[in-house]
Amino acid sequence: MESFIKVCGITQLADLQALVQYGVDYAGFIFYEKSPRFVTGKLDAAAAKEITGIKKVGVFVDADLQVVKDAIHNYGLSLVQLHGNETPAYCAAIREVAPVIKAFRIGAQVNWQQLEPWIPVTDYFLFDTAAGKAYGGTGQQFNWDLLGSYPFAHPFFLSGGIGPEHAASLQQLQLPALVAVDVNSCFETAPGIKDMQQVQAFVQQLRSQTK
Ligand SMILES: O=C(O)c1ccccc1NCC(=O)[C@H](O)[C@H](O)COP(=O)(O)O
Repeated sequence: MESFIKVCGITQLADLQALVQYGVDYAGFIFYEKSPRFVTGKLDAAAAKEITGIKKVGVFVDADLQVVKDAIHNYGLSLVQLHGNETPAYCAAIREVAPVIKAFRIGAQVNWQQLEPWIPVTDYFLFDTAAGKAYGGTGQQFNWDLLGSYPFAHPFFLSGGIGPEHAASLQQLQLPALVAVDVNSCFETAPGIKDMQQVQAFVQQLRSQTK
């Protein structure tokens, strides 16, 4: 598996700068008020906007279109990740202003065909773990064997409970549409506070095996 890396739930400028240094491809900012990683008020928007060399992803849950547009402008977001129950029509509207990653929470079983309406209105899917009422950042992993029956060429990010110990097993995945690995709470010392040494080691491990 050769894939890009996204580190989600960034709330500190120093962490964002370090991700650039490590060659991480995507940094995620959570714009969902109920998340302990809610970025607003923690990360200076203007300073974040200045940062280059990494794609900044805004993560939203059923947000107003204008809220998303304002965040794109204020933080210089490159992509928008929709982590709630957003419809294909909503995704299409967002996609007029930024590329869209549509997240789906995967449970014990999956009906891939149900995702088909989102293919023409998104750039990527992201598969996270269904865990009660939580939308994301749960640290729980779903059964990756389910991905073996993914029937589309539409590219996807793999997410949900990925930790430092998974670098080796990620290497074993032979999934043509898998383009990126998304990590979050398993690399934290507290919500929104990343253990950057652990992140760096993980990036080095994945890169050394894949590039
Ligand atoms: O991280 C959150 O708090 C969060 C809250 C609401 C919606 C999405 C959220 N995170 C989105 C992500 O992309 C996470 O990286 C993904 O859920 C995986 O998290 P984890 O299982 O902790 O690795």
